[in-house]
Amino acid sequence: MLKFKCPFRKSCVTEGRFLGWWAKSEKLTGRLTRTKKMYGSLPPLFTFGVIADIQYADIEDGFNFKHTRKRYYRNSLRLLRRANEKWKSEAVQPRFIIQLGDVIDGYNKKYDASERALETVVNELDKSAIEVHHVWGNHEFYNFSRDDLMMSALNSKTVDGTMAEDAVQSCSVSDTEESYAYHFSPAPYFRFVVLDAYDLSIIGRKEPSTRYYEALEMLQAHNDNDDLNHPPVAEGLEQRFVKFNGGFSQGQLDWLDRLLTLSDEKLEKVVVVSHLPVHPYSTDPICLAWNYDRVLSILHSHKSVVCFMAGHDHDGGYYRDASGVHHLTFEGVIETPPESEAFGTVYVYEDRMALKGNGRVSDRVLPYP
Ligand SMILES: Nc1ncnc2c1ncn2[C@@H]1O[C@H](COP(=O)(O)OP(=O)(O)O)[C@@H](O)[C@H]1O
Repeated sequence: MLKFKCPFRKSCVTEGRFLGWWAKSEKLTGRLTRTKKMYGSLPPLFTFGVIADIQYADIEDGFNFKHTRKRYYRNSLRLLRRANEKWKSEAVQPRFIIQLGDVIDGYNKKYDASERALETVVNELDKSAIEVHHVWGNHEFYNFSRDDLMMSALNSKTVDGTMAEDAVQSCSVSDTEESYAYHFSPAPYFRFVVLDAYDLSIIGRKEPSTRYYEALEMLQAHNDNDDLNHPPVAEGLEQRFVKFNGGFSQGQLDWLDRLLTLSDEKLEKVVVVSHLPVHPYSTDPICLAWNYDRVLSILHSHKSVVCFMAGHDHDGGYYRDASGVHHLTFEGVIETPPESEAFGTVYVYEDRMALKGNGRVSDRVLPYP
């Protein structure tokens, strides 16, 4: 009988026992290889789900304004269900989901169905019991007033105890004109910032507020059409000056700057989200935030920023800018055919994030700047 010298024990072992150990270590290697294939290397620190522009309404399919894209109003609920089931079934469930805005369509208002439609999508999301962070888009304001939204299930604003500094807890500039902007830290060294892209807009603000008049002045300085949803030019960046877009108030921009300064000091990695994209190469310019350039210059002055995620442009987009910030615009569920999908899961590692896309959403590796 063959005898082998075991490196860990003083005694000699038989061939059979040696083969047993070898087989066990092969099994372990196999498991590690499978894990490596699934995640790229080690398991992620945490994951999160992303979905954009669900725009659910219990109505027949229709088209976008230009009649170039079909909109699947009822099917969007089915696609949300499938995304949620996928997230729910994962061995390690996402720590949270980011819903990038326009969760129900403006048509609901016309049929007096806003409350019912919202209840339907919220019930669907609740089935997974995963925490959801809601971003507000233009369709939120077609259906509800800002005050109603603040009291609704779409208000996921939290006060983060890990950054107790008063100046950045949440973005409250004045009692009457509060912004829906906040931040949270799902894991040490990671922070997520939810921005309010309709803080300065004529749909997200009401007369006679200061912000409403400020927004109207900004819009009319660039767009002299009677119908302010009609863009002032046929191409180029000026197209963004339409009523269905908006921007960020000075108060919100200052708050973002202060928050990112603290994140830099704490060596955090930061993801910023908003309904409207802020980089011209990550979207059709008609979907850009009015003062996108102000946000970009703040993002670029802080080393903590990893990526900016947005919705609104249903065709989606991606661009990594010169500062290394990734700009991801997610494809909209509403214009996704029934046989496809539009959602993603982001795997967060020490050195990068990796987006696993489904259907129209592509896979992407997002190394930290
Ligand atoms: N080129 C345009 N001219 C005039 N109105 C427009 C134009 N594009 C969009 N709109 C109007 O602006 C609003 C928002 O447009 P829509 O495409 O529905 O936005 P979303 O992509 O957020 O659903 C709608 O009321 C739509 O009719």
